[in-house]
Amino acid sequence: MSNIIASSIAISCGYLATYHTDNSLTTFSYLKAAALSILIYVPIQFTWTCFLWPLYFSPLRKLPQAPVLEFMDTVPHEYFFRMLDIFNKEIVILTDPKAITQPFQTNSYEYVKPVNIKNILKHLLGNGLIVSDGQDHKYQKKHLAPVFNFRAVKNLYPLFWKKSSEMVSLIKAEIDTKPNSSSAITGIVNIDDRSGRIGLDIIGKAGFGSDFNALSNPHTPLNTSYRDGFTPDKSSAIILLLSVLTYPALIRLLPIKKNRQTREGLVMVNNYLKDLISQRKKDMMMNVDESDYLDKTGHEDIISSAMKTNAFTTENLVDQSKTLLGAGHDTSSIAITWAISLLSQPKYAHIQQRLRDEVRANLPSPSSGVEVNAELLDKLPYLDAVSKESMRVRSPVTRTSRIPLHDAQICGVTILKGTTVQVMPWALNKTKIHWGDDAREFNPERWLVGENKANGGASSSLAYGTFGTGTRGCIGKGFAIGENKAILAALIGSFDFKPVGGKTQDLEIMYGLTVRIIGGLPVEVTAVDGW
Ligand code: HEM
Repeated sequence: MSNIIASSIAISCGYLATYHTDNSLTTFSYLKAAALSILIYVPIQFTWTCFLWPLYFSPLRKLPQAPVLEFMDTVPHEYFFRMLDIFNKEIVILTDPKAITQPFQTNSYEYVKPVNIKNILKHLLGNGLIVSDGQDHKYQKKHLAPVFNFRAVKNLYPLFWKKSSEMVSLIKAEIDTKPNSSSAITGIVNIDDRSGRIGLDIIGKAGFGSDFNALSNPHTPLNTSYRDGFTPDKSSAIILLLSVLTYPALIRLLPIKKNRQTREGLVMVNNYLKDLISQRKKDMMMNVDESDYLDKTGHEDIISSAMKTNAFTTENLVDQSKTLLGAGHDTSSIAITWAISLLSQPKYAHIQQRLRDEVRANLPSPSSGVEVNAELLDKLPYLDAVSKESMRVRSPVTRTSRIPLHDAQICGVTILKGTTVQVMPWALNKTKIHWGDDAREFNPERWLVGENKANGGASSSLAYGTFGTGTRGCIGKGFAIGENKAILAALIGSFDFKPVGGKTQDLEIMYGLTVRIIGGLPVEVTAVDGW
């Protein structure tokens, strides 16, 4: 509505001013009037959106308000509070399970993702599960959910272990610069780089049956283009901010190196996936009589299983593959980086040691070549607790946003159509009200003892926002947990991790759609013998 009023005022003023100054109305006068209207519209709309609406007119202005996340624990509130984001954009932060239920579970299809975020993601990932809405999303989820079922995910565990073992031997070779020396083998490794590479290999192989070989060969054109184009860096944060505030299509045109890299990465990945999927589809059609074609050919990946349902076109399978890459690569890799950043801190050395003891007592060493399956990996309680706890205190995803399509009621408060409501896992997972006084501490024990240990001590599972919830919650949650546990077990069983120089460094953090450490995470790695 404000747009219509502001444009009406601007157009009237623009045309009246032109009418009074120009004696005869020519094409030039009309162009001048249009330009004047735009010049008048921008400040009116800006003043209304950034000042008048949030400060004087919004019905939500009386809600408790917090300028930064730290205030989640200190501002008294019930269910939610209001935050004024950049340019005073009003955001309702949901902090209570009752409030989260409505937009994310009960009425989830009455809410959509913010249009600019959706446009950014659509450009990168196509119209896959993350981007689609309404009936389209229902259809996609219905046909993809069985592909991610319990059994299918458990079957992927040996792959997770195989790749983790490869990562261990690469790191060993890298730090072993003095093979004949009797002293412990130690070196400095940027774990963020290695976790990015294993993340890509695992999602490529499990997602669409194609090994990127990023661990062993990071410099192939496909790996370089993908990682340069899609791994967020400082300029991605600025591009994201400008895109959210203005028009993503316009920002993509800016002559910035990251824009060029993303364009190149996108072309490379699109062509690669199109060829891969078309070829596999053609092959399948030619063997149409063989109902067990996928089993016979050994294609057990997610996209091949989705292909088997006949529910998706080739184009949509390409989009789903890009979605798996986008959703499953960065998040999983960041989770490993953050887990190592926590475990390597001297104050958590006892947690690292206890985890190592459990892993070594129950699993074969990666160098033995013995397969590790779900049955083996899932029976280690401390590993499970460390994995959940690291993804609680360092949730890879910062925020999940929704916008109601119509005026909505959440816990008795009217949320006007178009208002952004958000769950911020990065903060929600650490609120004292849900997690107790040690909410910000890394304490895996909370998942092992106490009445609500299944929820890490929280009274509701919704206090753990890491994987979202409801119809649009993470379809890859089981996959991500299995992958996380396999990599952590192989790494911690094999190496001791310490901060470089022995002292925990201050980290420079970048908050985009995910939370990354700028410059990665160099750590001191020492091979631990005897496994
Ligand atoms: C630690 C790793 C991961 C984290 C923290 C994570 C987190 C999330 C979150 C918070 C959402 C919900 C977003 C929203 O509500 O707007 C989500 C959705 C999604 N995730 Fe994950 N994810 C992870 C790994 C994965 C993996 C490995 C895959 C695929 C193999 C995956 C595929 C997806 C997809 C397709 C969606 C969209 C679901 C829908 O809209 O129906 N994720 N993820």
